[in-house]
Amino acid sequence: MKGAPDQQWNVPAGENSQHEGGFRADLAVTTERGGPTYGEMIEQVRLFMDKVRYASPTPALADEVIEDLKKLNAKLDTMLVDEWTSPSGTRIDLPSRGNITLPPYEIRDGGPDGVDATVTFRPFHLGGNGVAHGGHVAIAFDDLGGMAAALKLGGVARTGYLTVNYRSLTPLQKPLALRTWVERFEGRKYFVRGTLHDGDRLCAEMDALFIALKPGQA
Ligand SMILES: CCCCC/C=C\C/C=C\C/C=C\C/C=C\CCCC(=O)SCCNC(=O)CCNC(=O)[C@H](O)C(C)(C)COP(=O)(O)OP(=O)(O)OC[C@H]1O[C@@H](n2cnc3c(N)ncnc32)[C@H](O)[C@@H]1OP(=O)(O)O
Repeated sequence: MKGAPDQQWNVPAGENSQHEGGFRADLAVTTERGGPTYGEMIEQVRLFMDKVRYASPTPALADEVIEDLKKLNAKLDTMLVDEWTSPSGTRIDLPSRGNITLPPYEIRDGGPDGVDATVTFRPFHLGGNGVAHGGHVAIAFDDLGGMAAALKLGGVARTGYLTVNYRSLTPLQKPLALRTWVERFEGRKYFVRGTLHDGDRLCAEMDALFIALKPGQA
């Protein structure tokens, strides 16, 4: 249950870093890391997770899949980099910046007035009875709420609190409108609201506090 033996998953900013230490506020975004088919690689992983969520393999097939996955993990072990230079999370041309851990979303419009995105929860985001798990809805709000705060303040913020009101069921496999905006701010405190709609139907609302990080703060 680990990567290459000498892999350091998180590399702190050092003397030669272009950053100030702590959280690297000037995180370099890119459209090139991982190459032109990186997005398709991420998509295939998501598809695999969809299938894992719904598959009931025979013991023999489970063993076969384990062997195949070990081979794939060994391939990626030869290419591991730190979080600041990984394509996952910095590829702004891909859904959710290519971040495999997030529900895939696309930004329709974003700026100091807020973020307007389309999010599609995948089959693997299943909670129960065919609809999305509430935790995945909260993750989408957290990331896009953080983005609204970041675009307003021109820096990075961390979540202080985040409340989700689940108003109606959130469907899977359907483009949904997710909007976030800074309602007001006081010093470093950014009060962010959000809504998630399926057409005209309100699925969920967010009320959150994001706190701007000070220079060098983690
Ligand atoms: C983070 C990933 C970013 C990825 C970047 C990628 C690309 C960048 C591009 C754009 C950005 C795009 C998307 C954004 C992505 C992700 C967003 C997700 C963010 C997260 O998912 S992040 C993880 C969860 N998050 C934490 O892990 C925080 C743990 N925590 C702390 O690290 C500290 O807590 C900290 C630093 C927050 C504050 O600490 P501190 O010492 O600097 O400041 P202090 O405590 O003085 O608070 C200042 C004033 O906020 C009030 N205050 C504080 N907390 C409050 C609370 N909970 N309720 C009510 N008021 C609260 C105080 O009462 C005071 O208020 P007042 O000034 O009025 O007295």
